[in-house]
Amino acid sequence: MLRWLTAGESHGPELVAVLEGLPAGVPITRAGIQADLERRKLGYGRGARMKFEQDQLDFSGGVRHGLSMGSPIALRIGNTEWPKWVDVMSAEPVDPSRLAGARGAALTRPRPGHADLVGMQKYDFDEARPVLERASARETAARVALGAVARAFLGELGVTLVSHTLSIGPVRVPDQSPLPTPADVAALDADPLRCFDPVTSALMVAEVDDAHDTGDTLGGVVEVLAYGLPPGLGSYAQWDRKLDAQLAAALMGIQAIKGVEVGDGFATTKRRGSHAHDELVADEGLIARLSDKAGGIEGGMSTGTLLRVRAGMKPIATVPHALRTVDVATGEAAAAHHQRSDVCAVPAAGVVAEAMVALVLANAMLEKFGGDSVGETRRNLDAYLAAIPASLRTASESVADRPASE
Ligand SMILES: Cc1cc2nc3c(=O)[nH]c(=O)nc-3n(C[C@H](O)[C@H](O)[C@H](O)COP(=O)(O)O)c2cc1C
Ligand SMILES: C=C(O[C@@H]1CC(C(=O)O)=C[C@@H](OP(=O)(O)O)[C@H]1O)C(=O)O
Repeated sequence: MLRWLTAGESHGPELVAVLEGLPAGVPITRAGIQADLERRKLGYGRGARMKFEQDQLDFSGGVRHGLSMGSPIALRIGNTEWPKWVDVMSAEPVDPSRLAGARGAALTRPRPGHADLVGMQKYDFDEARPVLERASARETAARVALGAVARAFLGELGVTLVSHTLSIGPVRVPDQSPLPTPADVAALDADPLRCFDPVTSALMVAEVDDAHDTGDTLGGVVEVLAYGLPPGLGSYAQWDRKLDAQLAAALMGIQAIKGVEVGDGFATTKRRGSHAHDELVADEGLIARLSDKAGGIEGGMSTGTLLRVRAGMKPIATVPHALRTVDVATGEAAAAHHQRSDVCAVPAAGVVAEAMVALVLANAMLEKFGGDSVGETRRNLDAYLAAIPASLRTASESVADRPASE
């Protein structure tokens, strides 16, 4: 079983992350993880911080000569601006005179939609600084680093992940648009919104510009696809062993994600049963699914076809055209505090969603196939696939997904 934890504040010295339970022999390089951290910083509409943040990565343990050792993987990601925040975020008590500037000012005007107000109530703070420091999505850099490690493990088992943006505010990719494949990752990363449809992407850019110009913010929907999964990850036997339940929890655990769909999700609820499910047909000695509506999960288990999950992100809470709030220092009506923030972070959320899906799938692989070395996991996976009786073998692609020429 995989376990992972992150720690660290947005303006502290660094983020730290630990991943325990990964087999030995997984190829892991600093450059490989750093590349995913770079992808997370991209995306049209992000704020000033992403322009200078270096996300400087270092390993503290678990990797030797480019391979995992089977011991816990520990890593650190520096916060580039730390020298400016040393006093405000000092672990040691500091003289209040050193907090005189704007950075040290008490944040007493909580932002609606952020963690500020409830965090103050819950942890007994009289201002929001200690709340937002950890609530901040800065923490997602640590999860993306762990996700890159999980992705490297999945790669050894033939599984590849892709994410893309389906909508920004009201601008949506047309229904029935082609899905990106692993071959399209570079093109997706080069698109300003990580959108697979260039026409829609241009409309999304215009939407972000308009939100920016009017002092507003945007949310949207991202989709994660996993190619190459075997059937049978997860289980119907208990609620928390269901793969879809684990994926939903992992995606909802990303800051600002407010909805998750598996496959066609809510659209399926509007269909009759005769049009809602993926029918089975005999197909050259295999059983094939005619369509992909379920998103590659039935009964809490992967079907062995394309996994497809979506996450819906609410608009950024730090609205430049500040929302109404109450100054908790005076009890008076006030405008919510605003320093700097993203206008739209949906493309970044897609990269984070990929990381969370990678961690869940890596864990599910280990639960089913075990292994202390990646070679052992691979052998166990191959033996399982070889042992599925010929009468039960399924095609890895639905008939709907096949190129027209076939
Ligand atoms: C990649 C990413 C970047 C984000 N950037 C901001 C931001 O700049 N300003 C902001 O107010 N919220 C931002 N958020 C969302 C907040 O972190 C989130 O709304 C807040 O922690 C409250 O949690 P909740 O929305 O899940 O209730 C971002 C989220 C993600 C995933
Ligand atoms: C730091 C990151 O995102 C931050 C997420 C965030 C929030 O409230 O969630 C607020 C902003 O923080 P800051 O005021 O320091 O710029 C974003 O930049 C990051 O993604 O690495």
